[in-house]
Amino acid sequence: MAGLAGRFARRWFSGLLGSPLQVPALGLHVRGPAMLASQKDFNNAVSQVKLLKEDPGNEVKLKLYALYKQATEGPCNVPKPGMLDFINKTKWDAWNALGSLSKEAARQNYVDLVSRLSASSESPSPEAPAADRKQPESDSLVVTSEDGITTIRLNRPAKKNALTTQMYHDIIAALQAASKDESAITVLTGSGDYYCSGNDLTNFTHLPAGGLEEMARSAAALLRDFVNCFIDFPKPLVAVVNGPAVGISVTILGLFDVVYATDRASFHTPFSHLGQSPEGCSSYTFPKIMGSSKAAEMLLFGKKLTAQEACAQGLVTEVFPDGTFQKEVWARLKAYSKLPPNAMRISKQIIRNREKEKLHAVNAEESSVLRERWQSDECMNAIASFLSRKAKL
Ligand SMILES: CCCCCCCCCCC/C=C/C(=O)SCCNC(=O)CCNC(=O)[C@H](O)C(C)(C)COP(=O)(O)OP(=O)(O)OC[C@H]1O[C@@H](n2cnc3c(N)ncnc32)[C@H](O)[C@@H]1OP(=O)(O)O
Repeated sequence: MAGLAGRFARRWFSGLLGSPLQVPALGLHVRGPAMLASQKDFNNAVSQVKLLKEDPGNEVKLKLYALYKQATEGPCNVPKPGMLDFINKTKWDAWNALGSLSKEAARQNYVDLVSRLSASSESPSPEAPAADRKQPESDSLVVTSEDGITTIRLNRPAKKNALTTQMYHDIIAALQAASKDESAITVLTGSGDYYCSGNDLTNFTHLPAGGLEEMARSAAALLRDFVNCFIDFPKPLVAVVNGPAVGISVTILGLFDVVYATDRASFHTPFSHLGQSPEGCSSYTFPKIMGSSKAAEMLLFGKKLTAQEACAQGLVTEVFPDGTFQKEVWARLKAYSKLPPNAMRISKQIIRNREKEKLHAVNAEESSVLRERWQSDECMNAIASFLSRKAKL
């Protein structure tokens, strides 16, 4: 493995700008999701904005303006307009709010935003009735809908619910369906004694023809799509953490609305041990939730938190005794699911919308960094160690 990594390893951020892929329906050149957009993609998106059939509204136009300025000029570098210069002050605020976001990430976000606007103006998506729900490809994910709650259950208990490549795809599909179904609340939980042991480390052993570099590219694209679904999920999203949680199953908790945990649960993000770096927007959400030094202890040093500690630090909403966990949590969720669904959806959107652009930018950056990490000797050696049973967490 180490030799393999050595052969394919590349410098950080090299090769990010490969050749773009044409999507004729949108008249746009878009890139694979984890690659940062090229100048050409950006120029195309700028032209595409002028062709939008519907006015996207002032809020979106402001976002486009801010991203455009950030992508072309970098962080806001002009004096703040006076109090009475309302329009220019609003534009300045929007640009300034992007802080030190890199030009490349801003360009990518601009392209993504235009692509979403183009897609929604091209194809209105009708509500999908529950009966049309496409079932997951494998038994490793079970999706059910009952009492106003759609439950997505990780169902690989013999492997501690480690996430296979197929499961990432199935979870994306399940979230997309749940966002349009009749249910008021969506729940993610696990079967057996674990909530989830994170990414299945054998995902990295199936090298495609393009070698390690191609594998890292497609893993980063999948990761980015996966996390985007959590960022954009429009309804209340609840994690029912039925046991220990590791890696990506912990990091994405910062994107849930509510996290209930059994007192048997623990929360572990051993990225440095694995030669990897944080994902799931945790590099942004964790410091925000628990403060920068507690977040660093988890994300840099892999400190494992008990359920009580995770609750004290704000990552978990409430901890329940294991003996009554299922009964208490589901009773509570059933009661919540009877609340007016549109009010919950709208409230969630007000809370989330302010953060969405930032979260997408963080996700893009984390995925790009991981793409390089996965090609490093540190990472390959850690995975090889686990697979040869020399290392466990
Ligand atoms: C090309 C496309 C690829 C797409 C991939 C998408 C990429 C997105 C990735 C995003 C980045 C994610 C990062 C992470 O999640 S990092 C965290 C990774 N997880 C781990 O490192 C956990 C490893 N597992 C362990 O340390 C232990 O198994 C654990 C402490 C969890 C439990 O120990 P315990 O002793 O209780 O149980 P066992 O070890 O005996 O486990 C039972 C069987 O389950 C297998 N197992 C468990 N976890 C994993 C795992 N994460 N990956 C693979 N297999 C796992 C374990 O090997 C046992 O199997 P066997 O019974 O066959 O031996």
